[in-house]
Amino acid sequence: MESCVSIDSLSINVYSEIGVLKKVLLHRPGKEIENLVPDYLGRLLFDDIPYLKVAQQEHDKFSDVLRENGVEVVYVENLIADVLNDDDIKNEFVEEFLNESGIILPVLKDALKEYLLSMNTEEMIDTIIAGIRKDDVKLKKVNSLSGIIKDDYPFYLDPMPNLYFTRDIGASIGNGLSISRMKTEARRRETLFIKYIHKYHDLFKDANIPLWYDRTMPFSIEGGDELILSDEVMAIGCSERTSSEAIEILAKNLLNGDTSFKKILVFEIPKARSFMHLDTVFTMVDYDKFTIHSGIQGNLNVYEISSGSDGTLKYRNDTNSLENILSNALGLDYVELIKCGGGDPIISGREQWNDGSNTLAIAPGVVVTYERNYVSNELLEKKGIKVLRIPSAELSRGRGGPRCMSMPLVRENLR
Ligand SMILES: NC(=[NH2+])NCCC[C@H](N)C(=O)O
Repeated sequence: MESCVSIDSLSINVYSEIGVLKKVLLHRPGKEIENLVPDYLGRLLFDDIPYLKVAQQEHDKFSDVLRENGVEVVYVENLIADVLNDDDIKNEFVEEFLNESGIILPVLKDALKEYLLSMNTEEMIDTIIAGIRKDDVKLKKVNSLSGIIKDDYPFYLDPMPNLYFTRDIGASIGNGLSISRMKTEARRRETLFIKYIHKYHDLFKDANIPLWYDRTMPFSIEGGDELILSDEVMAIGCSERTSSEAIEILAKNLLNGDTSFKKILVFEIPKARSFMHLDTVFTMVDYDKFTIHSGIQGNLNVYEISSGSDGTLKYRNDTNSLENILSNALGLDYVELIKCGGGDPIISGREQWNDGSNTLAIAPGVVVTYERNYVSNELLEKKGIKVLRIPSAELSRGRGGPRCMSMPLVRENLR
C-alpha cells in the first residue's frame, strides 16, 4: 500500500494486525466499574468486580507503554466531549441515548434529560458511561400506577462497564470503518460514541470514511472478531457475537468497495463465552506467527469469501490445515502457530481465560500482553517475539486483554 499522503494526516489507516501502531482509541475505566453488583454481573458481561483504583493504574500503565513506544493514545471520552461541546449535537445525542436506553415514560425522560444537561459536558459523559441510579434523580410526582408501584432494579440507565474494550465497538479496516452492531443489549449503546465521533468529530467528519457496516443493521458483529491479516485478506470470527449474515454484508461492502481487500477468511469458532470473539483464541504477532488457543484447533471450520467480477460473493470451504490456509492467504511458505500456555490443558485453559492469546501487536514481532500469562509470554519470547508486559490483576476480570482494550486507528503500512 504505497501512498504519497503522509500517514499522520490520515484519520483511519489499518491494513494489517502488526504494522507499527501510530494511533489508538482507548477508554480509561471509570465509575461504571463501581456500578457493577453481583446480581447483574452476568447480564453486564462481567464475572467479577474489578477494584477500580487498581484497574485505572493498570490501564494507565497500558497507555504509558503505548506512548513510550511512539503510539498516540486518544480516548473515547475526550473525542466525544469535543463533539458534544456543540449544544445541538449534545441535545441530539442525549435524546438518542435515552431512546436507546428504553426510557419512554415522558416524565422520566424529561427528568433524566434535565439532569444530564445540567452538567458540564465532561461530567455528563462520565455519568452516561457510569449509569444513573434511581436515587440520583428526583422525579416530579405523577398520579399514575407506575409512579406508585416501583420495581427494585437500581438503575434508570445501566452502566457501561465494557466500554474499556474499545476494540469491540468498531473496527478500522483499510481507510474505512465498521461500526458494530453489538450482540447484547448490555453493550449496544456503546457504539453511539463511535457513531457521533465518526459523524461529527473534526478528525473524521470531512475524511470521507466509508462505512463497511453500521450499527443500525440488524445482524450482530463485534470488532473482536475482525482481524486484518494483510492489505488483501481479513479474518472474521463467526462466533457467539458475530453472525454469518453480518459477515456477508460486510464482505459485500468491503470486497466490492474501492479497497485492496480481496478475501475474507471466516473462522467458525465454538459459540461459547470463553471464546466470545476470534481474538480471544487467535491473534497475529508477526509476519508469520500467530497465537492460538488449542481449544479451537480441532473445532475450526474456515470458509473463504471472495467477490466475482459481477459483485456476487463466492464461498469456499477451505479444508486445509490452518497453517496452510494462513500461509496461502499471506503468500508465505510457512506460518507458525504458537500455542497459548504451550498447549498444556490446565495452563492453556487458565491463561486463555485471562486472555493469554489476546495480544496487541504494536509492530511486527512486538506485542503487549498481560504479565499474568507468564507461560505464554515466555513461549512468545522463545519464538523471538518482544513482549511488553502490563499488570492485569483487575483489568482481566472483564474478560478481555490488550487487543480487546484498544481500537487501532492508524498503523503504518507493511512493506
Ligand atoms: N475483543 C474482545 N475479546 N473483547 C472482550 C470483551 C469482554 C466483555 N466483557 C464482553 O463480554 O463483551
